[in-house]
Amino acid sequence: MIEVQQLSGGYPDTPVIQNFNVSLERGEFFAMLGPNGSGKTTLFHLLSGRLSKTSGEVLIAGTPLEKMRKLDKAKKMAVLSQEVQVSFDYTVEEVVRLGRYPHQNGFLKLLSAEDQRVIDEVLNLTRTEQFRNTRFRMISGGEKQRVLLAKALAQEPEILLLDEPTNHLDIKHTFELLDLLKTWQVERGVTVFAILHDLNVASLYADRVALLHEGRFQDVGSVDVLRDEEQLQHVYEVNVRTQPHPDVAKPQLLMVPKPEDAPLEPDDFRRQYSIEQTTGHVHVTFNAPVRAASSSVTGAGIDWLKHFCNFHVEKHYNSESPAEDVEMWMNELDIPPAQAAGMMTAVRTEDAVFVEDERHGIRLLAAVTAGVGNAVDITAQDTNVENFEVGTINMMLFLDAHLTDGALINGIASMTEAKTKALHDQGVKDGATQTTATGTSTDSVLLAATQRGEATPYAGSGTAVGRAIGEVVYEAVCEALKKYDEREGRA
Ligand SMILES: Nc1ncnc2c1ncn2[C@@H]1O[C@H](COP(=O)(O)OP(=O)(O)OP(=O)(O)O)[C@@H](O)[C@H]1O
Repeated sequence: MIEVQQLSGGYPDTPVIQNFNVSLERGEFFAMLGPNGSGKTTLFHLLSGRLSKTSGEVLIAGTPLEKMRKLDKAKKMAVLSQEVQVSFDYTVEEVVRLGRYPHQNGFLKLLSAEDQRVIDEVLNLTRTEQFRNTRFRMISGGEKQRVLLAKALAQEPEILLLDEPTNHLDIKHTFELLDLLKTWQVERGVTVFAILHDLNVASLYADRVALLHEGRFQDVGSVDVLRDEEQLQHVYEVNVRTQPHPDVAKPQLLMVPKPEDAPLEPDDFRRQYSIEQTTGHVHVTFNAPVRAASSSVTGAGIDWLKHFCNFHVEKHYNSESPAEDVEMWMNELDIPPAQAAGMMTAVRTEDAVFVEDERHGIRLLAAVTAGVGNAVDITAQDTNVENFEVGTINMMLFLDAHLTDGALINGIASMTEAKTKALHDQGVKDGATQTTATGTSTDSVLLAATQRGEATPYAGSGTAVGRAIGEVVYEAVCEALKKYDEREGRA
């Protein structure tokens, strides 16, 4: 649909774009990204014909751009640029009507019923209908942007060239406009070429992205281009991290600011937290957020948290909304739920086991409660997970270490292996099958790290961290199981 061959152009003393090649398929959404001054607008103007090239070729559906008649070009291509060019005191509808100009016939260029239908449709789609009779100059920057898009859509073009189309728009209108563009692109096969500054928006909407750097394409490809942290750091000169969007299979970027705080003293891990233990709960509070991965009732997943709670519930506790209950109990204790992970157990919280130690060079704190009334062999076919009794193993482990997300997951696996070994060595059986239990039916696990020092990518048994995790979890679970037996009068 658009073929750019060996294109060069720019300004008299600044060539900017040199020997540029790119090919855009019909119906694709192509986003051009790049830092300030990288040449995006210059390339945009060369493609729209506003700037004359010095050499090379821009072909629109096979025809050289400069050979196209103005009206034919306007039928093929609509341009939404940063400069608002509305010279007269038009109403919004009159501005949008200008978009129909290439389609109007005859000397008088009268508005047909079809023209009016299209105008009404685009006013509706861009949610600018209510300003129809308002003077264009009287509406806000974001509203103007939507009206100018309506004008561009009214052209019913095959190609949309958009320079920062979401400029001035709030989040709601940004996403409404991009959803609208995506629908036009998909349903009508419109080719969209857009300059975007927001890399996360580009990742969500573009089929292909190009990273422009000093007048050249640094990279062109699928949105996976935005997974290359090193390249982004080189082009934008900022510390950037990329991560998957939680709901959509696209990367999203996070900027990393310069560290604010001075590094903590190496020996102060013990001073970083406090422990509260009552008959109702265990509450570990850290002075600063630690990075935690957990399967707890609230605060599950990976997050930065400061509060870690394990609440005691009655043996026959049964609730439709345990997460709401946990948050209510947190609120009663003035613990902000957004900064907390919460577990629950029918085991007495006075029997919680704490281990504060240094293992394999890593300072750590473990907090475990264990009950095995619901002990289950996860590999057994006939186990009875419905048979609820007191029994859950809740494990929290805090490390003075720096674990990547992968290492946190690896560490959770190490914790689970150590727990299962403890159950085996303590002779805990699945009540239904009498085979060795691998856990209970409602266990929770949490692993958190202060993120100080060098990042560790692994936390399996082949690493010092993994071995520290294995040792301390095994000991704490064995100790908690003994306390449970004593409490149940079995010891
Ligand atoms: N009218 C002009 N005359 C001379 N040089 C110009 C002109 N406009 C832009 N330039 C130069 O061309 C280079 C590329 O500018 P361009 O506007 O294409 O960058 P951009 O990627 O669109 O930047 P931004 O993100 O800031 O809009 C810059 O070095 C700029 O100073």
